[in-house]
Amino acid sequence: MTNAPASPPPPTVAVLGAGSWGTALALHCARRGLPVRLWTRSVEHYEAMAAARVNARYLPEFPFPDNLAVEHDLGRALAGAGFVILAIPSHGLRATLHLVQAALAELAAAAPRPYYLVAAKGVEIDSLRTMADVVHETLPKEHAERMAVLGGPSFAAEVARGLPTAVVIASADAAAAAAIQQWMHGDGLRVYATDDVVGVELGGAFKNVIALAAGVCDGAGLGQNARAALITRGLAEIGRLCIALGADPVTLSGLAGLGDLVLTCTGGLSRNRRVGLALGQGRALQEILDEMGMVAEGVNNTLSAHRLAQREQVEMPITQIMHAILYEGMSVRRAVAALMQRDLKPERD
Ligand SMILES: NC(=O)C1=CN([C@@H]2O[C@H](COP(=O)(O)OP(=O)(O)OC[C@H]3O[C@@H](n4cnc5c(N)ncnc54)[C@H](OP(=O)(O)O)[C@@H]3O)[C@@H](O)[C@H]2O)C=CC1
Ligand SMILES: O=C(CO)COP(=O)(O)O
Repeated sequence: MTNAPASPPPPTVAVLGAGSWGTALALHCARRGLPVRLWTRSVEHYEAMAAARVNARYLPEFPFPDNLAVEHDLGRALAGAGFVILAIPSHGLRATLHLVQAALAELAAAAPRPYYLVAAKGVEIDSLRTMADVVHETLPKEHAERMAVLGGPSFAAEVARGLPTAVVIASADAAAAAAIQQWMHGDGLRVYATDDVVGVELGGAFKNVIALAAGVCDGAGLGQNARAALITRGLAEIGRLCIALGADPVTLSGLAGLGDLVLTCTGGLSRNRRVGLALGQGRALQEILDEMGMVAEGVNNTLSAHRLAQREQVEMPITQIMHAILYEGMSVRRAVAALMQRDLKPERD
C-alpha cells in the first residue's frame, strides 16, 4: 500500500443513501472540494432536501454547500460519476445494486467505470453474504473489482461536523484503495488503507452486536466493570468468528475492530447502544425501533453472527445471549446469570 500509484483526478461523487451516514460522507466529500450528488430513493425526501438544502430528517444541523446536489433519479446520479459511495443499510444494499446495475446498462458503454466504496456495516441475514459479496453478486465483474469497503470508529454527526476521525478503507485493488484514500483524506478525516476486506467488513458488522449488549448492560445498571468485560470478551469472540472467516487478526485490533467496538459500546451517539440501553431498561424492541426511525444494524447482525457462529462452530457466548434476548424473549436477569455461570476456562480460549 505504501507504493500505491498516484491517484486519478478528483471525481464527481455519487452517494447512494441519504440517511445519516450517506449525508455525512456527502458533506465531507463536498468539503474536500468534490462535486457531490446525494441520491435518495424517496421522492418526498428528495423534494424536502432540495427545497430546504439540508437533510432535516437525518442530519438537520448541516446545511448543504453549493457543490452538493440532491438526486432522486439514479441514472442522473451515476452519470459520469467517478466515485460511488454505497450508504444503504445492509438489508437494502442488494436491491439498490440491482437498480444500479440497470442504470449502468442504460448509460453509454464508454462511460468511465467508477470506484465504489461500501459504507454499510452488516451481513445479510438469509444469505449470510457480506456487503462485498453482494457487490460481486450484483454488479458486472469489471465494476465489482473496483470496490473498497469502509470501516472504523466514525459517528456520522461527528464526521459531518468535521471533528477529527480516523477510518480505514479495505480493497483487494490497491489502486482503488489509494485513490479513495487520497480523495477522502483531509478536512478532519484521516484515512488508512488495508487489503483485509473481510476483516474490515466483519469487524464493523459484529461490533454492532456487542454494542447492543453493552447498552443492555448499562441500561440494566450492571456497572462499568461489566461493560469493560463485555467489550474485552466481545472483542475475543468477534475475533474468533472473523478469523474463522478469513480476517487478519491485526485488523481486529485496529480501527475497524477495537476502534469501532470501543466507540459504539461507549458512545452516546451509537444507535445500537441506544437500542440496548432501552432493552436493558425493560422496553420492547419494536417500540424502541419505531421511536428511533433509524437503522440499528445490530438487530439483524445478531441473527447473522449467530447463524455464522453455528455454521463455523465458533463459540460466541455474548452473541448467543444477545440472540436469546432479542429473538427468544430471554430476560436480562437470566442473561446475566447465564453468562456469569458458564464453565470456567482459560482466558486465551
Ligand atoms: N450513522 C453512522 O454513524 C454510521 C453508519 N454506518 C452504516 O451505514 C449504513 C447506513 O446507515 P445510516 O445512514 O446511519 O442509516 P439511517 O437510518 O440514518 O438512514 C438509512 C438510509 O438508507 C435508506 N434505506 C433504508 N432502507 C433502505 C432500503 N431497503 N433500500 C434503499 N435504501 C434504504 C433510508 O431511506 P429512507 O429515508 O427512504 O427510509 C435512509 O436514506 C448502515 O449499515 C450503518 O451501520 C457506518 C458508519 C457510521
Ligand atoms: O458504526 C458506527 C460508528 O462507527 C455507527 O454506529 P451505530 O450504528 O451504532 O450508531
